[in-house]
Amino acid sequence: MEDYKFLFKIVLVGNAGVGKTCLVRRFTQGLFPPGQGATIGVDFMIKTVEVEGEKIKLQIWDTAGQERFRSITQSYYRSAHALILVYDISCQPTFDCLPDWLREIQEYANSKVLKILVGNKTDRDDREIPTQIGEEFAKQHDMYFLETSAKEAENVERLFYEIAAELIGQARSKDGSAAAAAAAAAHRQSEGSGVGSSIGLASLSAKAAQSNCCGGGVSNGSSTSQGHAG
Ligand SMILES: Nc1nc2c(ncn2[C@@H]2O[C@H](COP(=O)(O)OP(=O)(O)OP(=O)(O)O)[C@@H](O)[C@H]2O)c(=O)[nH]1
Repeated sequence: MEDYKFLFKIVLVGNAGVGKTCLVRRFTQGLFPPGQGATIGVDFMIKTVEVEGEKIKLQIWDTAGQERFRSITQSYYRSAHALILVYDISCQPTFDCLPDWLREIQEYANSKVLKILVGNKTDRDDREIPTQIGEEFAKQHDMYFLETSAKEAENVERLFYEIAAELIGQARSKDGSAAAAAAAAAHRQSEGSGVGSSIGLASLSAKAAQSNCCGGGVSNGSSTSQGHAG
Protein backbone atom coordinates (compact mmCIF):
# COMPACT_ATOMS: atom_id res chain seq x y z
CA MET A 1 0.00 0.00 0.00
CA GLU A 2 1.32 3.38 -0.98
CA ASP A 3 2.11 5.70 1.88
CA TYR A 4 1.53 9.40 1.61
CA LYS A 5 0.55 12.12 3.97
CA PHE A 6 -1.75 14.28 1.87
CA LEU A 7 -3.76 13.98 -1.30
CA PHE A 8 -4.37 17.25 -3.13
CA LYS A 9 -6.57 17.74 -6.16
CA ILE A 10 -5.37 20.30 -8.67
CA VAL A 11 -7.59 21.30 -11.59
CA LEU A 12 -6.37 23.12 -14.72
CA VAL A 13 -8.79 25.36 -16.59
CA GLY A 14 -8.51 27.90 -19.40
CA ASN A 15 -9.23 28.31 -23.09
CA ALA A 16 -8.64 25.57 -25.59
CA GLY A 17 -5.09 25.46 -26.85
CA VAL A 18 -3.36 27.39 -24.06
CA GLY A 19 -1.27 24.34 -23.15
CA LYS A 20 -2.98 22.76 -20.13
CA THR A 21 -2.38 19.20 -21.27
CA CYS A 22 1.23 19.97 -22.19
CA LEU A 23 1.87 21.45 -18.73
CA VAL A 24 0.46 18.36 -17.06
CA ARG A 25 2.42 15.99 -19.28
CA ARG A 26 5.61 17.96 -18.85
CA PHE A 27 5.23 17.70 -15.09
CA THR A 28 4.02 14.13 -14.78
CA GLN A 29 5.90 12.51 -17.64
CA GLY A 30 8.75 14.92 -18.32
CA LEU A 31 7.89 15.32 -21.97
CA PHE A 32 6.41 17.80 -24.43
CA PRO A 33 3.97 15.77 -26.53
CA PRO A 34 4.22 16.34 -30.26
CA GLY A 35 0.91 17.13 -31.92
CA GLN A 36 -1.09 17.17 -28.70
CA GLY A 37 -4.79 16.88 -29.57
CA ALA A 38 -7.60 18.68 -27.78
CA THR A 39 -8.75 17.21 -24.48
CA ILE A 40 -12.14 15.55 -24.60
CA GLY A 41 -14.03 16.15 -21.38
CA VAL A 42 -11.61 15.63 -18.50
CA ASP A 43 -8.38 13.70 -18.09
CA PHE A 44 -6.31 13.12 -14.98
CA MET A 45 -2.81 12.17 -13.98
CA ILE A 46 -1.25 11.37 -10.67
CA LYS A 47 2.18 12.20 -9.36
CA THR A 48 3.59 11.71 -5.92
CA VAL A 49 6.11 14.32 -4.83
CA GLU A 50 8.13 14.88 -1.70
CA VAL A 51 7.86 18.29 -0.15
CA GLU A 52 9.31 19.26 3.21
CA GLY A 53 9.97 15.61 3.93
CA GLU A 54 6.35 14.61 3.35
CA LYS A 55 5.06 12.44 0.54
CA ILE A 56 2.27 14.26 -1.21
CA LYS A 57 0.03 12.77 -3.82
CA LEU A 58 -1.10 15.20 -6.49
CA GLN A 59 -4.17 14.28 -8.46
CA ILE A 60 -4.08 16.59 -11.47
CA TRP A 61 -7.26 17.10 -13.46
CA ASP A 62 -6.84 18.44 -16.98
CA THR A 63 -10.11 19.88 -18.29
CA ALA A 64 -11.10 20.54 -21.89
CA GLY A 65 -11.06 24.21 -22.81
CA GLN A 66 -13.72 23.86 -25.44
CA GLU A 67 -17.04 25.38 -24.51
CA ARG A 68 -19.01 22.29 -25.41
CA PHE A 69 -17.49 20.41 -22.48
CA ARG A 70 -18.09 23.14 -19.94
CA SER A 71 -20.91 21.45 -18.05
CA ILE A 72 -18.75 18.38 -17.52
CA THR A 73 -15.63 20.25 -16.49
CA GLN A 74 -17.48 22.50 -14.03
CA SER A 75 -18.39 19.50 -11.95
CA TYR A 76 -14.70 18.96 -11.17
CA TYR A 77 -14.17 22.40 -9.66
CA ARG A 78 -15.92 21.75 -6.37
CA SER A 79 -13.48 19.26 -4.92
CA ALA A 80 -10.34 21.07 -6.09
CA HIS A 81 -7.80 22.21 -3.52
CA ALA A 82 -6.09 24.35 -6.18
CA LEU A 83 -7.21 25.71 -9.54
CA ILE A 84 -4.67 26.66 -12.18
CA LEU A 85 -6.12 29.16 -14.65
CA VAL A 86 -4.00 29.13 -17.81
CA TYR A 87 -3.75 31.61 -20.69
CA ASP A 88 -1.38 31.80 -23.65
CA ILE A 89 0.95 34.81 -23.49
CA SER A 90 0.96 34.92 -27.30
CA CYS A 91 -2.82 34.94 -27.67
CA GLN A 92 -4.70 37.98 -26.39
CA PRO A 93 -8.18 36.38 -26.60
CA THR A 94 -7.11 33.74 -24.08
CA PHE A 95 -6.25 36.53 -21.64
CA ASP A 96 -9.44 38.46 -22.41
CA CYS A 97 -11.46 35.43 -21.36
CA LEU A 98 -10.00 35.31 -17.86
CA PRO A 99 -12.91 37.23 -16.26
CA ASP A 100 -15.29 34.63 -17.68
CA TRP A 101 -13.21 31.85 -16.19
CA LEU A 102 -13.15 33.61 -12.85
CA ARG A 103 -16.93 33.82 -12.87
CA GLU A 104 -17.07 30.06 -13.46
CA ILE A 105 -14.62 29.47 -10.65
CA GLN A 106 -16.59 31.68 -8.31
CA GLU A 107 -19.76 29.86 -9.13
CA TYR A 108 -18.54 26.28 -9.02
CA ALA A 109 -15.40 26.09 -6.87
CA ASN A 110 -14.93 26.18 -3.13
CA SER A 111 -14.51 29.79 -2.03
CA LYS A 112 -11.21 28.91 -0.30
CA VAL A 113 -9.65 27.23 -3.31
CA LEU A 114 -6.07 28.23 -4.03
CA LYS A 115 -6.03 30.06 -7.38
CA ILE A 116 -2.97 30.36 -9.59
CA LEU A 117 -2.84 32.34 -12.83
CA VAL A 118 -0.40 30.90 -15.35
CA GLY A 119 0.78 32.58 -18.56
CA ASN A 120 2.09 29.72 -20.68
CA LYS A 121 4.27 29.57 -23.83
CA THR A 122 6.98 31.99 -22.72
CA ASP A 123 9.27 30.38 -25.30
CA ARG A 124 7.31 32.08 -28.09
CA ASP A 125 8.66 35.31 -29.50
CA ASP A 126 5.26 36.69 -30.50
CA ARG A 127 4.19 37.63 -26.98
CA GLU A 128 0.99 39.71 -26.78
CA ILE A 129 0.52 39.96 -23.02
CA PRO A 130 3.36 41.57 -21.07
CA THR A 131 4.33 39.85 -17.83
CA GLN A 132 3.33 42.88 -15.81
CA ILE A 133 -0.24 42.81 -17.17
CA GLY A 134 -0.60 39.20 -16.09
CA GLU A 135 0.86 39.98 -12.69
CA GLU A 136 -1.52 42.88 -12.15
CA PHE A 137 -4.53 40.82 -13.14
CA ALA A 138 -3.51 38.13 -10.70
CA LYS A 139 -3.00 40.62 -7.91
CA GLN A 140 -6.40 42.23 -8.50
CA HIS A 141 -8.08 38.86 -8.27
CA ASP A 142 -6.19 37.43 -5.34
CA MET A 143 -4.31 34.83 -7.34
CA TYR A 144 -0.73 33.72 -7.43
CA PHE A 145 1.04 34.28 -10.73
CA LEU A 146 3.64 32.46 -12.75
CA GLU A 147 4.72 32.33 -16.39
CA THR A 148 5.70 28.97 -17.83
CA SER A 149 6.77 27.14 -20.93
CA ALA A 150 5.66 23.56 -21.17
CA LYS A 151 7.80 23.29 -24.26
CA GLU A 152 11.01 24.42 -22.60
CA ALA A 153 10.12 23.02 -19.17
CA GLU A 154 10.38 26.49 -17.70
CA ASN A 155 8.77 26.93 -14.27
CA VAL A 156 6.62 23.83 -14.65
CA GLU A 157 8.09 21.84 -11.74
CA ARG A 158 8.17 25.00 -9.71
CA LEU A 159 4.48 25.59 -10.35
CA PHE A 160 3.35 22.24 -9.01
CA TYR A 161 5.84 21.97 -6.16
CA GLU A 162 5.01 25.40 -4.88
CA ILE A 163 1.31 24.64 -5.02
CA ALA A 164 1.98 21.47 -3.03
CA ALA A 165 4.02 23.40 -0.47
CA GLU A 166 1.33 26.05 -0.11
CA LEU A 167 -1.39 23.45 0.32
CA ILE A 168 0.65 21.66 2.96
CA GLY A 169 1.05 24.93 4.79
CA GLN A 170 -2.68 25.56 4.68
CA ALA A 171 -3.48 22.04 5.74
CA ARG A 172 -1.13 22.18 8.69
CA SER A 173 -2.32 25.55 9.83
CA LYS A 174 -6.04 24.97 9.86
CA ASP A 175 -9.15 23.07 9.00
CA GLY A 176 -8.01 22.35 5.46
CA SER A 177 -6.00 19.55 7.01
CA ALA A 178 -9.06 17.58 7.86
CA ALA A 179 -10.25 17.53 4.28
CA ALA A 180 -6.88 16.76 2.68
CA ALA A 181 -5.86 14.16 5.23
CA ALA A 182 -9.26 12.52 5.15
CA ALA A 183 -9.17 12.44 1.38
CA ALA A 184 -5.69 10.89 1.55
CA ALA A 185 -6.80 8.30 4.05
CA ALA A 186 -9.84 7.39 2.00
CA HIS A 187 -7.81 7.20 -1.17
CA ARG A 188 -5.09 5.09 0.42
CA GLN A 189 -7.64 2.38 1.01
CA SER A 190 -8.04 1.88 -2.70
CA GLU A 191 -4.96 2.37 -4.27
CA GLY A 192 -0.14 5.16 -9.03
CA SER A 193 2.84 7.58 -8.80
CA GLY A 194 6.10 9.25 -9.77
CA VAL A 195 8.66 11.06 -7.61
CA GLY A 196 10.20 14.52 -7.14
CA SER A 197 12.06 16.84 -4.77
CA SER A 198 11.08 19.89 -2.77
CA ILE A 199 10.71 23.65 -2.90
CA GLY A 200 8.33 25.90 -1.11
CA LEU A 201 4.04 29.62 -3.48
CA ALA A 202 5.69 32.28 -1.37
CA SER A 203 8.14 32.90 -4.13
CA LEU A 204 5.50 33.08 -6.80
CA SER A 205 4.80 36.79 -7.14
CA ALA A 206 1.94 38.46 -5.37
CA LYS A 207 -0.75 37.14 -4.64
CA ALA A 208 -5.26 28.97 -28.85
CA ALA A 209 -3.42 27.77 -31.15
CA GLN A 210 -6.99 26.55 -31.68
CA SER A 211 -8.45 28.94 -29.14
CA ASN A 212 -12.17 29.38 -29.21
CA CYS A 213 -12.33 32.33 -26.90
CA CYS A 214 -15.10 32.52 -24.34
CA GLY A 215 -17.20 29.85 -25.88
CA GLY A 216 -18.74 29.23 -29.20
CA GLY A 217 -18.84 25.43 -29.38
CA VAL A 218 -22.02 23.44 -29.47
CA SER A 219 -22.57 20.69 -26.96
CA ASN A 220 -22.67 17.22 -28.38
CA GLY A 221 -22.90 15.63 -24.97
CA SER A 222 -19.99 13.29 -25.57
CA SER A 223 -17.07 13.12 -23.19
CA THR A 224 -14.57 10.80 -21.73
CA SER A 225 -12.53 10.77 -18.59
CA GLN A 226 -9.30 8.84 -18.61
CA GLY A 227 -6.81 8.29 -15.86
CA HIS A 228 -3.06 7.89 -16.02
CA ALA A 229 -0.66 7.13 -13.24
CA GLY A 230 2.39 9.20 -14.09
N1 LIG B 1 5.41 27.11 -28.09
C1 LIG B 1 4.69 26.45 -27.18
N2 LIG B 1 3.62 25.72 -27.56
C2 LIG B 1 2.92 25.07 -26.58
C3 LIG B 1 3.27 25.13 -25.22
N3 LIG B 1 2.37 24.40 -24.51
C4 LIG B 1 1.51 23.90 -25.41
N4 LIG B 1 1.85 24.29 -26.66
C5 LIG B 1 1.13 23.95 -27.92
O1 LIG B 1 -0.18 24.47 -27.83
C6 LIG B 1 -1.11 23.56 -28.43
C7 LIG B 1 -2.22 23.21 -27.46
O2 LIG B 1 -1.67 22.51 -26.36
P1 LIG B 1 -2.60 21.66 -25.36
O3 LIG B 1 -1.77 21.27 -24.22
O4 LIG B 1 -3.33 20.61 -26.10
O5 LIG B 1 -3.66 22.79 -24.95
P2 LIG B 1 -4.93 22.60 -23.97
O6 LIG B 1 -5.04 23.86 -23.19
O7 LIG B 1 -4.82 21.35 -23.19
O8 LIG B 1 -6.13 22.48 -25.01
P3 LIG B 1 -7.58 21.78 -24.77
O9 LIG B 1 -7.33 20.37 -24.40
O10 LIG B 1 -8.30 21.89 -26.11
O11 LIG B 1 -8.28 22.57 -23.71
C8 LIG B 1 -0.29 22.36 -28.91
O12 LIG B 1 0.00 22.52 -30.29
C9 LIG B 1 0.98 22.45 -28.10
O13 LIG B 1 2.08 21.89 -28.77
C10 LIG B 1 4.41 25.90 -24.85
O14 LIG B 1 4.82 26.03 -23.69
N5 LIG B 1 5.08 26.54 -25.88
